[in-house]
Order: sequence, then C-alpha cells, then structure tokens
Amino acid sequence: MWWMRKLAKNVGLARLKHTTSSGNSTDQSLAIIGVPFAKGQSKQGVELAPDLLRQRNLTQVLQSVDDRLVINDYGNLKYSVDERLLKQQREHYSHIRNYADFMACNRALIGQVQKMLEQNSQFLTIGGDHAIGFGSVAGHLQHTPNLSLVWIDAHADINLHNTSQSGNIHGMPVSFLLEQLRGTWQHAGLDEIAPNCLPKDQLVYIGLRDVDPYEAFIMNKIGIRAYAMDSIDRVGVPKIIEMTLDALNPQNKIHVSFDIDALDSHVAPSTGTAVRGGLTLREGISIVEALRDTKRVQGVDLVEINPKLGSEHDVRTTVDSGLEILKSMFGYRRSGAWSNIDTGILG
Ligand SMILES: NC(=[NH2+])NCCC[C@H](N)C(=O)O
Ligand SMILES: [Mn+2]
Ligand SMILES: [Mn+2]
Repeated sequence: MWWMRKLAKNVGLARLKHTTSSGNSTDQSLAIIGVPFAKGQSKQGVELAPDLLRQRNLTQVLQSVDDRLVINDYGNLKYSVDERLLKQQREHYSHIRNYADFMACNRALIGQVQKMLEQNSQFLTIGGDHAIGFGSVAGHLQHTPNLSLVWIDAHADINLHNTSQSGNIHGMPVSFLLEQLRGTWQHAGLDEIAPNCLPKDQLVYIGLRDVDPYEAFIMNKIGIRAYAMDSIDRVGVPKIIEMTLDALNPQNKIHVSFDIDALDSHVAPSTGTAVRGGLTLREGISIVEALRDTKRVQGVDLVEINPKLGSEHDVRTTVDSGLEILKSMFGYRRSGAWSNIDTGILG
C-alpha cells in the first residue's frame, strides 16, 4: 500500500513490516483452479464464472487481503471423455444426465488438486456447478486422508443415482464422497480413481433449506450432522460454528465447499437453484471467518455463480458477495489488520 510506505518514509521508520496480514507463517501459497463445468445441471452460464471472477480481479483482491500469500493461478481445467466412461454411462447411468462428462471432469480434477497440494499449502476451486465438489474434495482426500468437510449450501447434494428427481448430478456429489454411500455407485470405479473417502462424522452441512425427501431420509438414516436454516434461526451463527468445530476432528485439515446459493437470493440472485430465506452476507462471512481462524482450512470451493441469470446488477451483486466470502476465507478481518505492524510509531 503506497501510502503506508510513504508514511514510513516520511516518519523515518526503520522498517514497516507487513501492513495487512493474517498469519505468521512465511511460505503460504494458494493455488487456484477454474473448473468451467456446467453439465451437472441444465442451465448454461455457470461455466463463465471462473473467468468472470478473474476479470473482477480475484487474485488482486486476495493479494490485498494478505500481501505475503503467494497466489498461483493454474487456469481452467480441461478433460476428455473416454470410451470406458461412455460405456459405464450407457450400461448403468443413462437415467442421469451427463455421467461420462461428470466423471471425466472430476477424474481430471482429482489429479489436479493433488498436484496443486504438492506445490502449494492451500487451494481454491472455482466452479462451475457443484458437481465438481466431488473431484475437489476427492482430490483433497487423496492428498490428505484425514479431512473434514463443511458443505455450506441451501441443498444437501446427497442424492443417489436412483433417488434424484431431477437427474442433475450437481445434486449428487456428496454421495460419491461418503464412505457410507459410495457403494451405491458400484459401477463407477471409485476405488480406483479415489480410494480415500470421507467418514460421515467428518461432514457438517450449514445453510440447508431445500432438501429432497429421499435426501432427508438418507441423512437421517446414516446420521449426518446438518445445521439447516431453522437451527441457525434458533441458536444463531456463533453456536452453529461452535457445534460444527466441536464435531470435527481438531487434528484434521478442513475443506469448505461453498455453494453461492447458501446465501440469500437478495445477495446472490444469479444462481441456478436460488432459494429464498438463506444466509445473510454477514452470516456467511462470520461462518467462513470462524473456519479460517482454525488455521486448518486447506481447500475451498466456490460454485454455482451463473452470470447468465438475472440482470447485470444481479450478476454484480452475486460476484461481489462471492468475492467478500473469499476475502474472509483467506484472511480479511473486518476489525482491521494490525497485528503485524511493528513500526515503533508510538515510541
Ligand atoms: N448444487 C446445487 N445447487 N444443487 C441443487 C440440487 C437440487 C435438487 N436437490 C436436485 O437434486 O436436483
Ligand atoms: Mn450445492
Ligand atoms: Mn445449492
């Protein structure tokens, strides 16, 4: 920040350390991968979000939050569908939409996430629709088997291929990840592409308000911790955060999968399956701040921003909200940043 440097110079300060920083570690690096995947649902437009966020200066925005963070943008993910996946689709999964594309994209993403974590301390996956939550979390699990997952969403996205009413695979990624549900995808070869999976007690949902009957049945049956909007109303965000962190293994790294539709449609209108009565932006920020403050967040997804839905103003509002969430996720403090300033300015 030029004015701080100028101030430092004018007052003759010996050294002006970091002006805005969140952590004390020196080698923090964040990998970013865009996944322009839109075949998990039927509306065109979500594939434009990664490049739109870049146009809105995603890297610079995150850099301004933490000037020591090294940010590596790996561009947008590419994938190709092979005959084997087409065969799986034909023989077992033709009743859901775009299975082969889903698997091809997520297979590529699983490899990409592992590579990024070998080279960086954290990663951010930008969707695309939430179907890519599978590859992002599965890749994370292959690198870091002891992982906890916080899924912030209006929806549970835990449908099985034979319970989904829409056939949209963005409503199913969690069932590919959970130890207790993977067996329902027995023709998908999951043991090969993603042997490590998530035990149900390391998953917490926050923000639910549109859960399909079969999803509720499944969640209830296997006992999944879910803080839907009604619990948030009853006990408030601080208590929800406390219960979430109590539930998760304190030794584990954390993956935060943030579906923009978790936020209320006033602050995030440009999304394919908007549901009213959601989190305020402040509640969303509070939640990600608390998660960030654990210093255990290693992977983050931001999905379902659709720049083709709504007015220009709607799109701006939605992207702005997404950027605020990411800022807080990666270190922004609403109270200001001061802890690393050591100038001797007050003598
Ligand atoms: N990632 C999302 N926005 N998912 C919405 C899913 C909606 C519905 N439960 C379905 O399975 O089709
Ligand atoms: Mn979702
Ligand atoms: Mn959703």
